[in-house]
Amino acid sequence: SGVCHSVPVSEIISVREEEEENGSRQRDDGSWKKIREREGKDCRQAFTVLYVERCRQHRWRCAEVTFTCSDEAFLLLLLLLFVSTASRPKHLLVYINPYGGKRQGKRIYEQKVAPLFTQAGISTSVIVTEYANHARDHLKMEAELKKFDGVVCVGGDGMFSEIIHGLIWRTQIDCGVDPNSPEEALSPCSLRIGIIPAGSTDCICFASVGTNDPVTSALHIIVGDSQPLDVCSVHHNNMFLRYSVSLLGYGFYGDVLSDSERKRWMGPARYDFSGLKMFLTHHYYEGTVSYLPAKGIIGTPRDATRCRSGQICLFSFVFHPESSGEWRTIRGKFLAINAASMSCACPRSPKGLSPAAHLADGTTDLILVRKCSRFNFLRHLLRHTSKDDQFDLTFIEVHRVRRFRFMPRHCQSDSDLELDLHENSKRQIFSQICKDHPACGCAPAYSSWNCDGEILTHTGIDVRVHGQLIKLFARGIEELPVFEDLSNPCAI
Ligand SMILES: Nc1ncnc2c1ncn2[C@@H]1O[C@H](COP(=O)(O)OP(=O)(O)OP(=O)(O)O)[C@@H](O)[C@H]1O
Ligand SMILES: CCCCCCCCCCCCC/C=C/[C@@H](O)[C@H](CO)NC(C)=O
Ligand SMILES: [Ca+2]
Repeated sequence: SGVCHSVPVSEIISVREEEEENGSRQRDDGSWKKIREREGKDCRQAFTVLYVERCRQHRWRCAEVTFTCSDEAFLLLLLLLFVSTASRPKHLLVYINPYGGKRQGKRIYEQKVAPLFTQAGISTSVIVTEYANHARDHLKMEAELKKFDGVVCVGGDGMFSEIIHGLIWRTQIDCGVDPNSPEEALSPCSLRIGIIPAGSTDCICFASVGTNDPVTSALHIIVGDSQPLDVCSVHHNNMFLRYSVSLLGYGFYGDVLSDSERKRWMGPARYDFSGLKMFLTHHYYEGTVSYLPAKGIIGTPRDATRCRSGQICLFSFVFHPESSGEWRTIRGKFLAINAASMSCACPRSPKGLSPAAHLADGTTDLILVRKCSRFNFLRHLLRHTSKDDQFDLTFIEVHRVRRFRFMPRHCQSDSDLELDLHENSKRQIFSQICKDHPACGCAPAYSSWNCDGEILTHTGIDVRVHGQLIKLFARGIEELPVFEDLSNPCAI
């Protein structure tokens, strides 16, 4: 009575009619499309709107409010909703990894997500995976994609990687593109992907939504958000290896991943354990990095701008398509070589590996950490968790690139001297290293690449960014209001 409340139509989840006769309220079947038949001219319609409410730290929750209006106005609202929700998904294909993160994927989906989908009138086909690569292969070969408006991934970054490998591969085969050729332009995937975070790092969800919260992600899917995403293709000698959307890391992050894979039983804590171990081990690796700088783009990896919803990255890609330029080459000893195609923000590092990287600008930030003391490397690492610039150190350089290559020093040619080295040549390489560094005794010549949390089987790689190849049910990170309402009950 007299209280004013406005809700953007684009953020309405569902509308339910209310019966007010005899003071009692009755639900209809939950579908906002159903129009109540009424007799009489001056009837007023009471209806309850379920809508998105913003909470602290980019989290979204469902809230409801009841309005009354004339029948005509109600009909107009339904019409408006029908028109403005055309981009919302109606049928979704859901894959759940029951073993990701803390093994809560199935419970999270059933308790927090499925009821919201039902309320929003979304139908689903749910597949609980039975083995690694089940979702990838199902998408590649079996899934009837025409029946769906999107794919939902319940799991972590590794599970998301399976989904994009299945979808991208299937799209290229359907469009007649050869995925093994690093020179071919890949065809973009039309189905959007939703991520319900249930993994250990959940970096892709965190960096594209601003939080790793299953309810928030479900609501972004329901309102039909769309966020394009860059994808790197990784090749070795014209042979396709993998796609990457977050981190491609050699040296420190490769070693952390290799070590942590043997400790999966520890759950998410395995990354902390292996991180500390690899920090103490302090291995460096020799090799040559060549890269093609991104020309004509807005922003650099060192500026203060951040990838925010509806800002720079969308139009920077559109107006500055892939440009040719001069390749540059750097030879050296590196503790880490990282390529971040997005910020890689995650709960462990809320600003990420490359805080100014963009989700969809067609570039990746190549971060080179040259050999330095343990103390200096620690300074660099600690700056991921503070306001200080982690690139403002003499042994770090960072370049925004469209393409790069890496060749480890001991590869005599760009042929097959890779992880499957013969013992003999291994010994020669080790003795060479140990002559150079008597103190280390047994430093390995090679690290391995961490590609979105998966280990690559080759060390010599050719990486190319494909701008906006896939789309997420997300909208990028929204600018936070200057003063967040701390009294908001859903802020806890
Ligand atoms: N049913 C299954 N059994 C065993 N492994 C599976 C199954 N389904 C998926 N996987 C694999 O589990 C791996 C890890 O899954 P996921 O990414 O969901 O969790 P995580 O590794 O804990 O999280 P993060 O990747 O965010 O660090 C993935 O590489 C995926 O291929
Ligand atoms: C000694 C203090 C150390 C603090 C170091 C904080 C740096 C954390 C940076 C984490 C970046 C994670 C990038 C995400 C990569 C994902 O693709 C991958 C798969 O989930 N995760 C990992 C851990 O490799
Ligand atoms: Ca990018």
